[in-house]
Amino acid sequence: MEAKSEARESLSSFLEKSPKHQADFDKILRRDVLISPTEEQFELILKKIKQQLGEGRGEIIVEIGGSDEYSDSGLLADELDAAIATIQSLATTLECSLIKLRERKEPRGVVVQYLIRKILDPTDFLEIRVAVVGNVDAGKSTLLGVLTHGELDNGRGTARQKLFRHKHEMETGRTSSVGNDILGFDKEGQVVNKPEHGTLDWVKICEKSCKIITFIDLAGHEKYLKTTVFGMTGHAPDFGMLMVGANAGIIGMTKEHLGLALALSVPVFVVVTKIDMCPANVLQDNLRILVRILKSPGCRKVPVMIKSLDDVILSATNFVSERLCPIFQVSNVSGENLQLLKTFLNLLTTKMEYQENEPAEFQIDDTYSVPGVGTVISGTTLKGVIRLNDTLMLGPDLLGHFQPIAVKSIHRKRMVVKEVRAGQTASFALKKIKRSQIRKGMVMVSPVLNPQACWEFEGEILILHHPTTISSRYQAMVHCGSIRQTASIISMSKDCLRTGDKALIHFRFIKHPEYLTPGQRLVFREGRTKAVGNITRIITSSTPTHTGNKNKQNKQINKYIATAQSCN
Ligand SMILES: Nc1nc2c(ncn2[C@@H]2O[C@H](COP(=O)(O)OP(=O)(O)OP(=O)(O)O)[C@@H](O)[C@H]2O)c(=O)[nH]1
Repeated sequence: MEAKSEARESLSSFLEKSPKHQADFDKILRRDVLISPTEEQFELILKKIKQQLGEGRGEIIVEIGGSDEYSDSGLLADELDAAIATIQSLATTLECSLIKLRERKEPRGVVVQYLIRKILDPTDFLEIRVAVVGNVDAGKSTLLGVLTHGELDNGRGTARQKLFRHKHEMETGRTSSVGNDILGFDKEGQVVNKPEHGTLDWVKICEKSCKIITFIDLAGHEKYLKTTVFGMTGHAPDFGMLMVGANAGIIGMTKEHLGLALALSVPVFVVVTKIDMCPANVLQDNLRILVRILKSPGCRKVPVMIKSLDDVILSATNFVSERLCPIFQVSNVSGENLQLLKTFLNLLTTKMEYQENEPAEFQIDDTYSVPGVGTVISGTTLKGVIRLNDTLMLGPDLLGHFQPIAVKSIHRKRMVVKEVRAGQTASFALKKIKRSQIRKGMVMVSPVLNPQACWEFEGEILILHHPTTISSRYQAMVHCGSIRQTASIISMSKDCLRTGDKALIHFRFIKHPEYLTPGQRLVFREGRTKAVGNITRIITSSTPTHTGNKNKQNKQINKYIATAQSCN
């Protein structure tokens, strides 16, 4: 009880202190305007909603009936009918669906919140990527099984089994990306996943969905931390879902995963599972520790316990702020609070800004060799639009070269499409190229960018942790987008660096050049050493000064040339 009131207090005080991100908009939608707008007002509201829909990537939450003066807030019954008719008409004009989220009584009358969601072509859907992190045994596979297959668990792994069986089938599929599960929502916000004989048909889910949540499984054992870091940088998640077992609490990799999400500025929400089997005092103790960690100076989060639909809507609407951290307490066995989590997922909108009007950029995070199709690559479209038969520049290869390549077919979540836009993941079938010629970390970009590979770059780096001091010639793994390669420090703006230090560092890759762009986020890590930062400058003119094993590099390059020649 205490924890609940404390959480509520922190949410309301947080919302009061933070600038209301919809302030301007609320003024336009103030109490009276929607009741009988003039033509001019209608057009203005229409324009404003359209603009907000663009920023919210196709959906926004609006409130009608509110007023600056609390005592004057709320609509009377007939006013409400008129305002609903106006908002419905606005939604129809903009080809959007209108979903009522909640209604509340205010002194004068009723205030209602709606979700306005763009109705897309059956082959299109909004896409949100959620990275699932947390320690082993936190109930991650079970939760994903329950969410995506719609059946509760028995506490002994039945839901997890469904997911595994499905995954096994997925892995033999055409353009599967291992470790991904999808949850589709229709225009009414209802889950569309309907397993047939235990299997999910992704194409059907895509066709019926207005919005798809892709879960990227990254949780797990310490030995897979490299994969977790790769997933967090390479799969461009919009959000992180941190899983915590109610009885185990914050153990093992939980803090490490939370730290990684923080370092990469990925907003996090927490799901505490197994509340059905956890004694109340243990749950309270573990929640207290969780809240303490989230509020600590290292995290600076505002934890919010989600107990009602109101909490869900308030936190989803304000989740654009990285500081808010909603906490769900669920049971995969009894189903308690799972509906709140589903509603929250349905309302999530990304804060990332994707530029569709810029030249195309696609980062490759996996490659496949599909019988009858050939080489298939998967990844994320970071900028622009990529259409069928477009010719893009693929590279850099081990020599730093890019080659033109035509896109022969495009899949989104295994559905055949004609184009993909910034922010969307996709797979492409490529012609006349062997899988061995492509590696994770390569890109496909528009020829107008005239892409250049670089051996060296400069980054502004913050050392999160290092047991002693870092100096020049230190080597560690650089994770940047889907790039994962060891780089060594050539020079630094300080002589040596300790935990907490910030510096401008000049790096050089040790194996081959990569394609980087200024502003990209990077993680630099090795063992217990962790650093994060941004790329500030690309140094393209430099030729490599090999520091690694020269023979090995030459062998790799020769092998690459031989493969390339055998393909031509
Ligand atoms: N009683 C109860 N058991 C649960 C709940 N969630 C998961 N379990 C059980 O906990 C066990 C571990 O769950 P998993 O889903 O395998 O945990 P995980 O985090 O995916 O573990 P890894 O896949 O090894 O990383 C299974 O036997 C589940 O049946 C829950 O909410 N209540």
